[in-house]
Amino acid sequence: MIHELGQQNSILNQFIAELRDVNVQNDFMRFRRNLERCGEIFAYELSKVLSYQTVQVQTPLGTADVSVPNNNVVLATILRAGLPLHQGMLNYFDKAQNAFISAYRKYDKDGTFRIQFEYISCPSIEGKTLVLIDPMLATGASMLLAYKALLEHGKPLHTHIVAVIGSKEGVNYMKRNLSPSEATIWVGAIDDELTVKSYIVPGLGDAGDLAYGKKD
Ligand SMILES: O=P(O)(O)OC[C@H]1O[C@H](OP(=O)(O)OP(=O)(O)O)[C@H](O)[C@@H]1O
Ligand SMILES: O=c1cc[nH]c(=O)[nH]1
Ligand SMILES: [Mg+2]
Repeated sequence: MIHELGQQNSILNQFIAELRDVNVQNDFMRFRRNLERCGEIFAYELSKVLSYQTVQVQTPLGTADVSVPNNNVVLATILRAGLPLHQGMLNYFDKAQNAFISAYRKYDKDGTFRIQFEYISCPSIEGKTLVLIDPMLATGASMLLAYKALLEHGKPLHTHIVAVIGSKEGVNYMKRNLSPSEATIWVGAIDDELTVKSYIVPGLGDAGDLAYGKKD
């Protein structure tokens, strides 16, 4: 199952437009805040498919029956670029547990790269709702590697993959490797192409560098 949220008109598309725009994206603080705002919208949309229970809330004047989500949510993020998007989702899923994965593209001299995995900090995800967050789904290699590392910490009830921009290739890669009963994919937009260096076109450039500055 895949939800491409940008297909519907909403304010999300304004935030994605600003993330992509070369005349706006150089403002680091705005870039991070726009990722965070996207995270808030993804959290709101995703909340609609969680399971709910009715609770009674005591007000000063009586008792209200309110239907609230009752899932145990674990928000998992791939460093670095995932951090602002993660924070946006955590603003709404404020009771969620959190996992962090260090995985980045390590380039060789010939321009080829492999995904370097170094660190994971993760609670048990057994029977929980896992949300795996990264703004960019290019080849899908980082996302799948992170997902496999997370599975060492239990079998989730269901996994939600969240990316602001996916490529066709990356989305298809995830679909090939994860069944619909296992995972739901949420993306803001799906772009057609990858460059020879596997950057998404038109994409937005390097999300980690735009959020936190260029690496050495
Ligand atoms: O789908 P893939 O082909 O694996 O590419 C996507 C990955 O690339 C980016 O991270 P990057 O390696 O640039 O690390 P950074 O966030 O530290 O910049 C992005 O945030 C994803 O994690
Ligand atoms: O287009 C891309 C691909 C990978 N990582 C990014 O930050 N951007
Ligand atoms: Mg990067």
